[in-house]
Amino acid sequence: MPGTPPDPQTPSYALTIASSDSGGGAGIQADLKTMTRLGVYGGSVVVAATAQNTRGVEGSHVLPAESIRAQYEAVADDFDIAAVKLGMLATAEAVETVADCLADYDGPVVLDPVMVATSGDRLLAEDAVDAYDALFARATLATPNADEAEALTGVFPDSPTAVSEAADWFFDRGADAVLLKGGHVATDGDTVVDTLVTPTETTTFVNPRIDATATHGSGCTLSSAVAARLARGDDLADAVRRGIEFTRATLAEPADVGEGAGSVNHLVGVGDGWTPDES
Ligand SMILES: Cc1ncc(COP(=O)(O)O)c(N)n1
Repeated sequence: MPGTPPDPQTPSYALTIASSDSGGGAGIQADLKTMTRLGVYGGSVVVAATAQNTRGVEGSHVLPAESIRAQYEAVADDFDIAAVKLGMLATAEAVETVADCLADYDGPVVLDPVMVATSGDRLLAEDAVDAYDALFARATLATPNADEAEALTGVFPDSPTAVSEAADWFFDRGADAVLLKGGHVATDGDTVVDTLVTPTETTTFVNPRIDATATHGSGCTLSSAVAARLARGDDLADAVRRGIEFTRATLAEPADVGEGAGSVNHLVGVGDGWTPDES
């Protein structure tokens, strides 16, 4: 039940299909930490193992399609998957394999179209972008940042008209909703505007901008937080609101780990008794 703390004995189960960030700030590690903080039991299908830290990506090894499929089948055979989050899928073959795996899954899917890391390293092969069409058709929510939205749709979503044009591109491909994130969009005031668009409704989330340099992992955290809250039964707008709140908390108190720009901090509030919003 949304609004009530989860019972640790009977948690909802959410699945991340994404890639490993050896440094722990982004990717599957961020997803599982986020799901845990939001009271959901998280499982994972590893698509690629990146050699990565707070400075950048040093290498990436993509698992064979049969291994991706075997992981998914092992999980789907045993658990009641209440929501799926999709992150870095690396190659066209992996994207197609994941789309195929999800053909029989009819629960919510949050799709973070990860293309380029905060460090500037490319995480998705150029030729994989077209393969994404099969996944957008399965997405309950796509969560592009402004640069990803522009790379996909050709429109930089920095005005209400541009947001609605970019959103239409996702609807044309079968997505149910899109969250156009405003962190990469310069605004006049010190605000960030994230816009949730469905074919019938537009909801804006306006928050003070957090002057953070440690943003590595923020996109993974937001999309997995939304998936976790959907797994717990939130409606989409509530899941997005709570996902943004948790992500903002992890950005506000970055972890002092690594020599690079740093990462969002999934431990935020641990020790102070703070828990992510249950209201
Ligand atoms: C395995 C993996 N998945 C996703 C990201 C994107 O995260 P960010 O853009 O915050 O660096 C990443 N760097 N690594």
